[in-house]
Amino acid sequence: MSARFTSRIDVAGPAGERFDQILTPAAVDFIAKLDNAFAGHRRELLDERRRRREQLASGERPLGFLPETRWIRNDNSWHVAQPAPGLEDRRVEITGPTEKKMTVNALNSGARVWLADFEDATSPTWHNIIGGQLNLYDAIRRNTDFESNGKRYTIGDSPATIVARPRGWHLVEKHIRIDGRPVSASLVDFGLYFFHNARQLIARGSGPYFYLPKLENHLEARLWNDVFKLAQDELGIPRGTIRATVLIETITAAFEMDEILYELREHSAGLNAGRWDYIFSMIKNFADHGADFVLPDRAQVTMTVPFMRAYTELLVSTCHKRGAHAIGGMAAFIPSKDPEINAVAIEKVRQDKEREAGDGFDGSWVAHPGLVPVCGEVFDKVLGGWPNQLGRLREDVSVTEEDLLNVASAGGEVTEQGVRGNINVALRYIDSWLRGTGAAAIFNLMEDAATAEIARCQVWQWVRNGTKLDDGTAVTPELVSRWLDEELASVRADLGDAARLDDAREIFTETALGDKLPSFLTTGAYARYLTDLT
Ligand SMILES: CC(=O)SCCNC(=O)CCNC(=O)[C@H](O)C(C)(C)COP(=O)(O)OP(=O)(O)OC[C@H]1O[C@@H](n2cnc3c(N)ncnc32)[C@H](O)[C@@H]1OP(=O)(O)O
Ligand SMILES: O=CC(=O)O
Ligand SMILES: [Mg+2]
Repeated sequence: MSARFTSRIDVAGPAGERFDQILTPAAVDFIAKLDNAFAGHRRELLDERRRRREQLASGERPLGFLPETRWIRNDNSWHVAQPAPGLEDRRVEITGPTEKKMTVNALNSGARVWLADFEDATSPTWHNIIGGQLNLYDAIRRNTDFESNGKRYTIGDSPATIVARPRGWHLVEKHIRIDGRPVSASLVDFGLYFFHNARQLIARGSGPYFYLPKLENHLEARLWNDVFKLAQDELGIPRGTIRATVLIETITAAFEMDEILYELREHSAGLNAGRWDYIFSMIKNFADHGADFVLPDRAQVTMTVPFMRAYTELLVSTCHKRGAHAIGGMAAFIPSKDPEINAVAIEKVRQDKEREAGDGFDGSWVAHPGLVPVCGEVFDKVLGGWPNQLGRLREDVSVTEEDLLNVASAGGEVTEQGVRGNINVALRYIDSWLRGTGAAAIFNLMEDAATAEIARCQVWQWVRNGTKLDDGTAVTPELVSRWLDEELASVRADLGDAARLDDAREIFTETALGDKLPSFLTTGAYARYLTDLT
């Protein structure tokens, strides 16, 4: 399909069944309006991100809480909006891509909320993006009733509340262009979902709700708030109808939790502890800061290491002071058909959720319908008859800049198994992503864009720092190259010829072994492999 809907905007993605129902002239026009209003500001904020990263890469001391916004932090009088319909009780939230069957499964899973994901769990092929919008469109209208492999898929009587997660500000959608320039993927995902569904959702007693990923500071939250205001005005929907939960998943945003809530306060639905991107952000930003910032094997960076604990404690206390929900993150363990592995996975998830519930979180994420019961049991116990723990103010919490930056507090070690594991998982995940699946079960763990970023970034950091393994061997480019060849051979033997392992290798080499550490593996890989548009 190649259509020119207005004098400025081109939609150049391949045709798909019923895609024209999503890409209507009015919807595309709406995106053009958002782009017209916000593309310039987005660009400026991305330039600012780049400047900040360069400063950090040159060894500048990491930032802290902002002096100029101290008044926001110290003013106890402001609060965010009351929870919106369907978001009062968020004890279990399931996440997942907007694939057709998974859409029904997530809505029927028993979770209170479904995070319908265009981000970490989605490989942003045109088909996934527009097909995903179509699946949401149908699900919201209850037009979903089909059979697949002998199983009937119908949305039940009490489906989860849908919260859509658009792609982050760093990404573009190359198949929609304005004056030849690709449009922000955030505006495309948000705009199409909001344009088609906001009124329907409101009429059904819910609303247009969003998770906002990978924000780096409160000015990026302000940009989202401005987008919301314009979008609501355009459709004649009262301001404050949209609700957004911001993922705190970058170290810079961790210093601005109050400010982010403040910017979005009339639209805010709280904060979420996006632990995997948060770890990625810690590695990425301090990869050049020497041994004190080197993290151990990925498996050792648990939520109980002091710097991670500090982050979640600060998140709960900040949220509850402002009447905002604090939502926990994703345990990577997923159910297995092997009963022994399954029992271990369920127990690990239980422990993770018990920590979060005990710390005051109002609910948490699961990656699989099979984990809804365990998360539900844990939160049921703590919540009793209450829908949330907003009353637990956690005034006992006091977190300093040093606590958040104390990476060395993680302790642990780097091992051959850890390095090889990262290489192997990154290759497998990138292959899956290139083949259109953005979340995958690999060695009994959920892997997605965030965990893959950790894998390749850790390798870069260890090489850059010549980190010593537990047996004294230094991690060098030569060693990693050798292990890359070996891991590649073993993955190839496993996955066969259909796999895109040569491309995966190239992406890994570029993003884990290059001179510079690229900000994201997905940006370059998207441009080169998921679209043939330049
Ligand atoms: C860092 C972060 O951002 S975390 C959030 C982003 N990541 C995610 O959302 C990951 C979501 N989870 C998933 O994608 C999947 O659970 C995976 C890829 C990890 C595992 O998927 P599978 O290997 O297909 O799991 P499995 O075979 O056990 O699935 C059994 C059934 O549950 C369904 N299912 C599994 N996970 C989900 C989910 N998250 N949502 C809805 N349905 C699901 C499957 O579709 C399948 O349904 P079917 O029987 O109707 O065919
Ligand atoms: O988006 C969630 C994360 O952990 O990353
Ligand atoms: Mg994330």
